[in-house]
Amino acid sequence: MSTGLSFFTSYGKLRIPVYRVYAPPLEGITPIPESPFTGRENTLFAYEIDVEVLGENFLPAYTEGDNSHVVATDSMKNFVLRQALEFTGSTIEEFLDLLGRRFLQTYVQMERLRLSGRELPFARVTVPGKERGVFATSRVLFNRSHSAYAVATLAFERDDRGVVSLLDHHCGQVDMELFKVTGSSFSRFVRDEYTTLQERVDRPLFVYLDVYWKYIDDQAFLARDHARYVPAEQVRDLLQVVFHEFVSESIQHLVHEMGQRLLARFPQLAEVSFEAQNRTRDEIVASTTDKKIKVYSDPFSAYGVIRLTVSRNA
Ligand SMILES: O=c1[nH]c(=O)c2[nH]c(=O)[nH]c2[nH]1
Repeated sequence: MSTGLSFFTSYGKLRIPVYRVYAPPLEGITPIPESPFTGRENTLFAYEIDVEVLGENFLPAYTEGDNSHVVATDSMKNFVLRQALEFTGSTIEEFLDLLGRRFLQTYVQMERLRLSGRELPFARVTVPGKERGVFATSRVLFNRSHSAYAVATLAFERDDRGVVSLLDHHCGQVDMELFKVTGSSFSRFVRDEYTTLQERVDRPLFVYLDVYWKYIDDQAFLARDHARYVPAEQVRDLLQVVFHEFVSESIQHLVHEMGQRLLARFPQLAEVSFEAQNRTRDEIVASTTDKKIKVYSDPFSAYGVIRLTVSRNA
């Protein structure tokens, strides 16, 4: 029966917390000059996983209340947790790849799937080492840190022959909050009757920053040797180095410089994109004896947003 309506549906389970202890360590990472990161032990591999099932097969559940094809989202949660025990990889992308393939192999009624992972960052706690006065990091105790975290999204489909393929992906590092006290400017912008902002040749630049990347070839992030894998830690460190070194004319200028450096450093990437929020604080008072000593406070609550996508030409 044609109703003259069309539907798009998706359903799934969001934020499934997975705490896998003693996952295989991440090794084989190619070092870069901007970062000391060359791997991680994965003693605590902690992520929140989103499962979203797409496709037409579930429409009768909406239109007729027919659940005969519906995989309960509670079962999806259990499926993810059981797979985490069997997981033999060491990155979130590898875990999502395992989940995507196993879900579509197990449930014929699922046609397409989108899976996302959100890192729950934990840092090793510092404890006294064997020698007096020397400190080391605990191998068993971790402190949950509410800092920047890695994300990844992979989408899969099963074709008519039952072959599962990866349709799309993106990886990212989000919620960075970087404050540079000197060495950024914003001047020579349009001045008209609406302009109240002062020209600032040296401002304290505070940005909230999300960065996302896509690879040219899926094998660069799924190959077990990890030689072409781009760890979020290296991306974070590289962006911090660019911000540290580069005297920008604006956030637009800064994210462009970050994009150039990322694509130069990682030839395996096809595209990088940024979303930066301008969280620069307002200057309230400055010392009369030492000009560099100042106090800042929160600005007007609206904030500027700057987006940039940099893609390689084919
Ligand atoms: O880096 C900036 N870019 C802008 O476009 C802008 N606009 C503004 O008010 N401050 C800033 N800073």
